Amino acid sequence: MPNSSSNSSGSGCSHSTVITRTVLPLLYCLIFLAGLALNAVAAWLFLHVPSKKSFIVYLKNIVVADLLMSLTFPFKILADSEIAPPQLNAFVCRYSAVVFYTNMYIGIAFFGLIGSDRYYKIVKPLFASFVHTVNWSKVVSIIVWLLLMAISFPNMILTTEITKENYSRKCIGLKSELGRQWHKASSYICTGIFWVVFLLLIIVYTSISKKIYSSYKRFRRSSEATKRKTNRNIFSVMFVFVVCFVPYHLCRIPYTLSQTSSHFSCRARAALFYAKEFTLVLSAANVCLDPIIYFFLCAPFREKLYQKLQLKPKTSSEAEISKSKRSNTLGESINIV
Ligand SMILES: Nc1ncnc2c1ncn2[C@@H]1O[C@H](COP(=O)(O)OP(=O)(O)O)[C@@H](O)[C@H]1O
Repeated sequence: MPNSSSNSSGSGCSHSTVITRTVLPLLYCLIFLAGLALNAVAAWLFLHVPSKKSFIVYLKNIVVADLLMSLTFPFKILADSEIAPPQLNAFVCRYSAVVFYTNMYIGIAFFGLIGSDRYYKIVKPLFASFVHTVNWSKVVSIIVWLLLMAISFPNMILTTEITKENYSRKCIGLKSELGRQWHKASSYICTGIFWVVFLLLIIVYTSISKKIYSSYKRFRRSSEATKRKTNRNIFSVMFVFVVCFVPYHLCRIPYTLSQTSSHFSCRARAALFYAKEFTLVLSAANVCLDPIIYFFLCAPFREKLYQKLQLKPKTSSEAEISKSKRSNTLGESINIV
């Protein structure tokens, strides 16, 4: 059980248990192996997919972010399982955890961009302008990386209170006063980014599915297979968001408050710590689910995979989608919503 002794800053309130030392590291091991393999394959396939459309540029950025995020897992595994010397905790707090969070929010931001790209292409095609050019999406991608790196970087450089006696498991104890303030601000900003993107995706995908249904009805081209595919594609993005990210973001603000305020008992701190650690595993599992989204949402990706596996798209609905993809934007939307 967690150690319940605590001082006002909570630094004496240790939460190291068999769960944090074995269960969580084991889960991260599984996610690391699966995530690295799936994303390495996805990256290799995307190398063969030309960046002809904005959403492909955005998907490629998500693959890079997921790969970088996966590479931070071994450090967390070694530090949490207490296999490595305690100095590794300081490295995790200062560098690898920050890289983890930065890439998580980069991925989230790109899902938001894909949603709005699809919205303007399908629901407001007359608005289509330079916003949809590949060059513009490359500029936006660079801005997203720079912006999130700017938010996160101070969390690295302000983790300055690392001493021999202070290889604390809790990262907040390794920060300067300004570092604590920045940690709080960056947590709030990133949580805000998540909820804005989540809300945006709900609005965008509701509009897209309405538009697709009404258009197919109007042109009498509706088929059960098409509706199923549209539902599945929208559902897969929202499913990933709800399962992977919503739980973590529900407890991030209270957890950050427990890190930075002295008004929490050790028990409350421990409860919020476990809630944050378990929900963070779900967020980490996102690196395994994203490749499934690429498969569902990106027809060129799927075609490349079939080609490499020397398989032919087997269902008639696949052929139907390919046909409609060539003929109109709505067809495209079925594949990539
Ligand atoms: N949204 C974020 N963006 C960038 N860095 C973050 C974010 N949230 C936390 N961090 C940084 O990641 C490290 C680990 O944070 P956290 O998980 O809150 O600590 P702990 O492991 O002690 O619970 C800290 O250096 C923190 O400042």
